[in-house]
Amino acid sequence: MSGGLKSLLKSGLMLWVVWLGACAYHADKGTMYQQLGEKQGITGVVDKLLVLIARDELLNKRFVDVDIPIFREHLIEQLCQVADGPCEYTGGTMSEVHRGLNISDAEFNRLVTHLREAMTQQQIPYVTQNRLLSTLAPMHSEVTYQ
Ligand code: HEM
Repeated sequence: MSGGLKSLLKSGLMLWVVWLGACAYHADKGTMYQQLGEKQGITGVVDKLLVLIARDELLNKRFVDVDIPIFREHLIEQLCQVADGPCEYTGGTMSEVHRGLNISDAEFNRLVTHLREAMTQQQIPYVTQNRLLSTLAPMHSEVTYQ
């Protein structure tokens, strides 16, 4: 291999190492609450999620009779609390709130897809998205088929 090509490959590799290092640094910085952009970031995610739900024919009929400002506030509190932020969730338990609704897996998965999309729109790093979603995953059994 020519010396020029070798050094080009070498500097390319160095760039990758620096880039990956920077990614790891940013992903690990702060608590999940901070990575979500604190209260303002979480509010942005929830507002974007509400727009996506409102446009979705599978989900929006569930919310026709729901008091949206209260739902919004409780969802903000809940996400803030599971991210270890300085909030207290004041809504009902997941099984209480979803009881009698018989929510399907398809609906649950759709909502999770929208939540991921809302976080992407809010420019939340992918690693943080996964972190938040993994704290919500165990709620699946309390939300569906109740
Ligand atoms: C991990 C998934 C979910 C989480 C974390 C979640 C969280 C919440 C929260 C925090 C509330 C407000 C509770 C309160 O005001 O006391 C709520 C209410 C509600 N959720 Fe969910 N939810 C999830 C999935 C779903 C799905 C998939 C549906 C249906 C498509 C759904 C439908 C509803 C409805 C209709 C209400 C209002 C109930 C009422 O006010 O009577 N949820 N949810």
